[in-house]
Amino acid sequence: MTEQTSFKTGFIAVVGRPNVGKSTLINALIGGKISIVSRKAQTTRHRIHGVLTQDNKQFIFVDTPGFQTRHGGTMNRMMNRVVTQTLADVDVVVHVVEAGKWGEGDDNVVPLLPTSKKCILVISKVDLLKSKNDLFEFTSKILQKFPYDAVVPLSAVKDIQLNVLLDEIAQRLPEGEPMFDEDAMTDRSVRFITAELIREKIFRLVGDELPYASTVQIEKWDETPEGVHINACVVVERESHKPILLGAKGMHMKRIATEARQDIREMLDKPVFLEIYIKVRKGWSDKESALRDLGYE
Ligand SMILES: Nc1nc2c(ncn2[C@@H]2O[C@H](COP(=O)(O)OP(=O)(O)OP(=O)(O)O)[C@@H](O)[C@H]2O)c(=O)[nH]1
Repeated sequence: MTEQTSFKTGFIAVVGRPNVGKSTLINALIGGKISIVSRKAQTTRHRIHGVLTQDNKQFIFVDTPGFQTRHGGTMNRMMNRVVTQTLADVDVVVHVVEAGKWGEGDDNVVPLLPTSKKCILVISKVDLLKSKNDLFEFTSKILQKFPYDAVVPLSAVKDIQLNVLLDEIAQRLPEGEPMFDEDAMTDRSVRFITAELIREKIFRLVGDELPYASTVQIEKWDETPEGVHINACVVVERESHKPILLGAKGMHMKRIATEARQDIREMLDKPVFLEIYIKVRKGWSDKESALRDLGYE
C-alpha cells in the first residue's frame, strides 16, 4: 500500500519594525507580482498578502496592519490589539530584524510576539554585513530577549537562505488541505483577483460605513487588441447601501474604479477598461447558491 503524503497548510505572519525588509522578503518568497489573492469565505478573518504552494505545502502569508506603517513609531494601544489578535490567529510568526541594526522599534515588537505560537527569527539583509562574527554576537543578544523556535539569517535581495526559511516554516505548519487554488495565475484566479482588488478598494474607502460585506462579480471579460474590457458588479445587500458606495456625485465609485484599474493594469500588464455597476441582492449572504454564483465555494 502506498502511503498517502499529507498536505500541510497554514497562516504565516511576517512582523518587524518598519524598513527591515518584510515586503521584500514576502515578495521574494512568493515570487511574481501578484500580492493579493482571492480568498474563500471561511478565511476572510485574515487579509491575505500572498500564497505560495509547493508540492505538498501551502504557505499563506497574512497582512499584519500594525506593522505596516512607516509612521508607526509610537504604537498605540489599538494597533497593539490588532497585532495581538492577528498573531494569536496564525500558525507561524516570522519576526524580521535587520542584521546589525537593533533599535527601539525592534524593542517595541518583542512584547507583541505570542509565546504560544511558533516564532522564527529572521536576520535580514545579511548581504550588507561586513563580518560574519558580528552576526553571531548580534543574534546571541536577540535570543536572550525571546524564546524563538529557530533563527534564519538571510538576504531576500540576493536570494540567500530563502529555502531554509521556507523549510523552517513548513516544519511548523499544521496538516490540512490547501485553501487556495494551486495555480494562482489561471484565468479564473485572475478574475478572482480582479474582483478582490475592487473589493479591497471598497473596503478601504467605505468599509467603516458599509455594515455588511459587499461582494464583487466579474460580469464581462473581453480581451481585445487594445486591452481588457472588464465589467464588474458590486453586489450590496440593501438599497440604502448604494448611495454610500456611490458617494457625493459618484466620487467614491470613481475613486474605487480609478484605483482598482491601476492595480489591475499593473497585474495584467496591459490596458484595462473597467466599468463598475452596483446591484442590490437582498440577503445574498444567506443563500448558498447565490454564494456559489459569486465565486464562494
Ligand atoms: N541589501 C538588501 N536590502 C534589502 C533586503 N531586503 C530589503 N532590502 C531593502 O530594505 C528597504 C526596506 O525594505 P521593505 O521590504 O520595504 O521593508 P518593510 O519591512 O516591508 O518596510 P515597511 O513597509 O516600512 O514596514 C528597501 O529599500 C529594500 O530594498 C536585502 O535582503 N538586502
